[in-house]
Amino acid sequence: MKGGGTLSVDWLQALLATSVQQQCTVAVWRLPEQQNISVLVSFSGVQTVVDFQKSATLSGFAVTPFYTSGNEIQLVKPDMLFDSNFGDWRIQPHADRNKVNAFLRLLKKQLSSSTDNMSWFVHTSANQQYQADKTAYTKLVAKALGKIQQKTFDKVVLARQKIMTLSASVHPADLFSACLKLYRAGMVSLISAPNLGTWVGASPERLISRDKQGTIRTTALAATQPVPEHVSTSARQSWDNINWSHKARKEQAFVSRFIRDCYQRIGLKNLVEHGPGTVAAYDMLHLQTDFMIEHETTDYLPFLLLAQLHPTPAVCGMDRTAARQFILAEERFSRQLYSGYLGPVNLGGETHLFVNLRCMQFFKQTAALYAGAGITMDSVPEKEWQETELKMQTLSELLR
Ligand SMILES: C=C(O[C@@H]1C=C(C(=O)O)C=C[C@H]1O)C(=O)O
Repeated sequence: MKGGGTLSVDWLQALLATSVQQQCTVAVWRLPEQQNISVLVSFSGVQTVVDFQKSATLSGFAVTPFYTSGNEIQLVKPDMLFDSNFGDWRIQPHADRNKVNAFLRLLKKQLSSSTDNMSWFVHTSANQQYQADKTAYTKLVAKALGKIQQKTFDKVVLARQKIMTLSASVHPADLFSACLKLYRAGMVSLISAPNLGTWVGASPERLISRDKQGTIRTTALAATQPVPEHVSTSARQSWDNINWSHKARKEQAFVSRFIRDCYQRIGLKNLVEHGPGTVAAYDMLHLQTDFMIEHETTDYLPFLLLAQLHPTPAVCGMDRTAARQFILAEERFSRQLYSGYLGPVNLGGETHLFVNLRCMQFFKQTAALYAGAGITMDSVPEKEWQETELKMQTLSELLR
């Protein structure tokens, strides 16, 4: 089961099959630059937490979609936790012992038998997929450019869904394991829940986190270009010589300004800012500014900030209300968890929430990949299409 802090594909397959049998929710994740993998099992499913001050005392794994009607957080509360470094389940005091025992029994059975472990939760949206082709997507970008000219908004992030047929032997656990290896600097996650379906992702974008020392961090990530072909893997440390267009810098500056305003609006001083600089998310480069506040002791502060931040102009737009309206009216598919946020909340005294990007949703015989691009005044529709292709490239290759 263990081995250098990792979890085998077989074990993860058995975990998902067990969760389907017992109708419980599972979240598996690895934080950026970490080795250990965490697993959360919940028998009570996803809960909606509306009061941010109350959130400060709650713990679990957040799975908040892109679209929320207010400032609510969708949280999965743990009954059982597992850390690959320790290799043991930690059962929460409130957990139903019968359910825990049944879960562990079923998991053991799955692992020891040669029964088919190819089962995971499938969301009901499987029947409502919409795949915009290049013509449809570039037309939509052109429509957004019209709105930008009319000053309805300055920026909008337009996403699309790509449906791929799964080969018979591909399991979400295979994709999760592959992402662990490729996306060392990303937050890699695997979620499977009766009402959410099954998702795998490797997010490069930290929305908000707080560590044990009370350091709060947010990143403003935007603008995209592929890692130059001539750069060898060993030289992939410094990106100081990368050039960014005026359009890219402006696009990222929108996000930085928005984040700065969010911190200021709730009266937070001592905001330290680094960047923008170039960061790599495996085969792609982005511009990133890091924001940080140290020694912050107010427990509910990350949640107060979260209510302001989500969704940022990196995934929605500016003005946010107008951009969101356009997205909901025009994209023709439901983003669900894509461009929402996920991650551990108050687990081990820390919170790490990431924007759910570079992700895919698994259905029975297909998977949906999701990617978007930021549209501003200087956008060229064809280039924005290419950007979404690029963002989906690695995950779609892993599926082949
Ligand atoms: C919207 C996505 O990514 C976001 C948009 C980016 C951009 O417009 O260049 C870059 C990184 C992310 O903040 C996505 O990956 O789907």
